[in-house]
Amino acid sequence: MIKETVFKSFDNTESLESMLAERIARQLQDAVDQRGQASLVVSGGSTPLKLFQALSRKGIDWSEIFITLADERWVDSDSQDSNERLVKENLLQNKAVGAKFRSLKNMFATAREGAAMAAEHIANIPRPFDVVVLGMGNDGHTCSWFPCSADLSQALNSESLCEAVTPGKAPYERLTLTRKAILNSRQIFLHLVGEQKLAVYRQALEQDDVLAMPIRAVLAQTKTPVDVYWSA
Ligand SMILES: O=C(O)[C@H](O)[C@@H](O)[C@H](O)[C@H](O)COP(=O)(O)O
Repeated sequence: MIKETVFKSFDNTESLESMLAERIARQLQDAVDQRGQASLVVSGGSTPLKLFQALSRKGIDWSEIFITLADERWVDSDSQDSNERLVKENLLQNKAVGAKFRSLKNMFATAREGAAMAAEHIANIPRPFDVVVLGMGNDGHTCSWFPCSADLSQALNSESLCEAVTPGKAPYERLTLTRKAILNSRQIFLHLVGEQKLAVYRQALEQDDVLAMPIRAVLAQTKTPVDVYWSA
């Protein structure tokens, strides 16, 4: 059983989003105040949309804040399935319009070919990352660390910032930050909504195989604080 993780439970998504946005904004502003710059890594998928909108309305020094993605689907940046598009339309808005966004996607045809350039593109983002916001799939993946992928071990064991992943069951080739990159952070938030995600999270705490439940790479470690924000 993993004891270090903080678990915060909310009755509804609105209160979770409002509390988490407030906490992230405070941590980013504290980082700017202390070090002059801050860094935020966010995930795609459907869960963080309203959180991004709430965060975009926070009056913090966005021009000193770097933002990148935990993972990206290798699709055009204007595709409905692009995480970059999600971030641009929901987070880089309102007061956050001047944040320094660094995309993972580039002009290479495949994520495998584009990985080195993507790593270079995000290399100057201040690290440890100040805040990382992760989601989780019902198969226990986070970032693009898919249990069914032949590339999983590489993503978990690589010394690089990012690696290409062919998911197996999910669509599109991906580029993902590696375990090493994600754990080199001051704070990780795991953002979960719904009973099914709660059940998967509990299952991940109980069993001990990171390759079967890659979210364990984040949960079963003590280097980086992880706070779970869950709502019904
Ligand atoms: O690009 C992605 O899909 C992600 O970054 C991924 O890791 C996501 O966080 C989970 O799959 C949860 O996705 P949902 O929020 O859609 O459930």
